[in-house]
Amino acid sequence: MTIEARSLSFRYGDKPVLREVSFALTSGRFHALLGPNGAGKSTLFGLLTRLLALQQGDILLAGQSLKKQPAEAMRQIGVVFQQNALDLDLTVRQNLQYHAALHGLSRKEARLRGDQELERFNLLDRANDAVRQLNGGHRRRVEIARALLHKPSLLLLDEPTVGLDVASRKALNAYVRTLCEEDGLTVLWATHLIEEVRNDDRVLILHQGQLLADGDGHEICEAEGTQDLAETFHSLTGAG
Ligand SMILES: Nc1ncnc2c1ncn2[C@@H]1O[C@H](COP(=O)(O)OP(=O)(O)OP(=O)(O)O)[C@@H](O)[C@H]1O
Repeated sequence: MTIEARSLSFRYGDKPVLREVSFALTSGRFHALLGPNGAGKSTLFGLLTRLLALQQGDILLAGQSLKKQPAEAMRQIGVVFQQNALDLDLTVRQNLQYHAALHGLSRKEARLRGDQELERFNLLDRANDAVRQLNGGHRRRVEIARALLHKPSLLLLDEPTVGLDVASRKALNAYVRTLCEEDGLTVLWATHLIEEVRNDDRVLILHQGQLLADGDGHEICEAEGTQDLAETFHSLTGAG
């Protein structure tokens, strides 16, 4: 499934935060939403997930406007927010089951899907541990497993590697890429870290609420006349 933003603008009070942002994601691809702190990435995620109400412009999910409340299409989305949203005192399995119940899965299905995802994430042996006992990288993996329980076709991740060490960041990034390759998942990965983005990714560069570039990484570099994405990011935003 794909998601499309059409001329999205958003302001907090009189402060404009997104300006005429338009893009359409390609089904089954890894998309990097790259922007310095304060660029408007989380606000964009808020709109895509309906946490924030649309002000100007529209978002289309599988071709249907969010204004029409397409519940079926919304169910195709999995989300991992920037802040940890697990209950630290519950076990890994309890966290997953609770979330699965919210998505309407039966107890039996919830257990089955939860264990399938934990196995895929190499965490089945931690199922009965309290989340508090897990390190940051493992907690993030549980959050992604949780976001995938209801088998969404679109996964949105807002700076999912915040607070992780370099090795865990790399592992998580690589893992999510395999989900695109193997499951055909469409991914939107927001980050301010250029090292999480590859030249052959579809890259959307957001700066001060404006989409300054949108295309394959190498195409963007060619258009900007730069050597690599780090240089492009720096020349467009001053960051990096
Ligand atoms: N609830 C709010 N009220 C007022 N201003 C806000 C609010 N939330 C965010 N902002 C401002 O909107 C701008 C964009 O913030 P946003 O969090 O969307 O950016 P971001 O790219 O996700 O950055 P970060 O990675 O630092 O979260 C920033 O200037 C921020 O201070």
